[in-house]
Amino acid sequence: MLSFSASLLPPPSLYCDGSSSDRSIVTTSFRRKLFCCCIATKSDNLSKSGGAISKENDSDVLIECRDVYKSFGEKHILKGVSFKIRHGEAVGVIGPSGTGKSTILKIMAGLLAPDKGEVYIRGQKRAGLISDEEISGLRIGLVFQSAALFDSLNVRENVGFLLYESSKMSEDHISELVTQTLAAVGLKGVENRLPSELSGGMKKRVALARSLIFDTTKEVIEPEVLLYDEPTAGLDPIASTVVEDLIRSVHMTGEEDTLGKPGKIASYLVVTHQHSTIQRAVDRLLFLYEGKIVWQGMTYEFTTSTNPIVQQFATGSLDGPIRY
Ligand SMILES: Nc1ncnc2c1ncn2[C@@H]1O[C@H](COP(=O)(O)OP(=O)(O)OP(=O)(O)O)[C@@H](O)[C@H]1O
Repeated sequence: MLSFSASLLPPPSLYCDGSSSDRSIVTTSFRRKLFCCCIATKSDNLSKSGGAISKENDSDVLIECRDVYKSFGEKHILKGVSFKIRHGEAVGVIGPSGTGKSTILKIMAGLLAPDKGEVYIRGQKRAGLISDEEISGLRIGLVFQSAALFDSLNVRENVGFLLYESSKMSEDHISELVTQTLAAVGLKGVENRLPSELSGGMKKRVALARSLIFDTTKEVIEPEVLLYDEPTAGLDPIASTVVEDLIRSVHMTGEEDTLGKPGKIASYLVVTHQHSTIQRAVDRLLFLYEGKIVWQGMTYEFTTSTNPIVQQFATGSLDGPIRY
């Protein structure tokens, strides 16, 4: 069974090159295709040694990419990418520009099909793009780098879009929730503004608010995996900290989030270049380089790794195996 959720709001950028978008772009069928359902919980059990994962079985693996390849014309971007995301994980994807980090997120979200290799959602192979036959048991949301707001809708309508469209909540209730959620991302009094009246950083925070809002009238809040594409790029250091803490706060850790509700995100992946985000928002890192995961480890191992690729990236040195 599929449902559509705010965290994977219609990505006009994906289909319309990020240009002007409109509610009409979001067809019903597209909406139906964007989300799948809920997750059974299991505790995480990461080994602290060398970032290796010590597991007896894979029952808590939510998403697995197995030997994924993707090319765009002559550009061979992904050349056998394999990794697993387990329930409860907060994972960062790092690597030089243009190595395919956003591409792998889109493949995981089911918005782009791999040329070769498989994506498994809770152990079941996904066939091509996300579809109505999608395996139930997991909702995957993608928060786009470009914010991907509807240009013709104001901030309130953008953030509450799905609730206005599909929930039984009253308009007043939605409006109140939108205001609370905007406040949680540090935005006040912008509900009536159009996206064109916001700075780039504000747009990012509106997009984040849209990914965090959920229907409070539902008895069961469906947990999900959120994929964030450079959520702090272009933000000032303090706004970055706000966003990093928000990402942490909605993680399903049993504690209350900034809205005073338990976090509902079972696991998340963050593509980032920012050191603060690496240090503050994630526990484990995947390093993507030349089409493959060349290193993975815990965040605390990143700066002490002896891997020359990681060392060069961590220090920003011009000397090393990474060439521009
Ligand atoms: N739809 C597409 N058509 C053609 N080329 C594409 C497409 N999407 C991505 N690419 C190319 O694939 C490469 C990887 O892009 P991607 O955005 O995944 O990299 P990235 O690692 O996220 O980069 P950055 O860190 O700079 O955001 C780039 O060379 C990009 O131009």
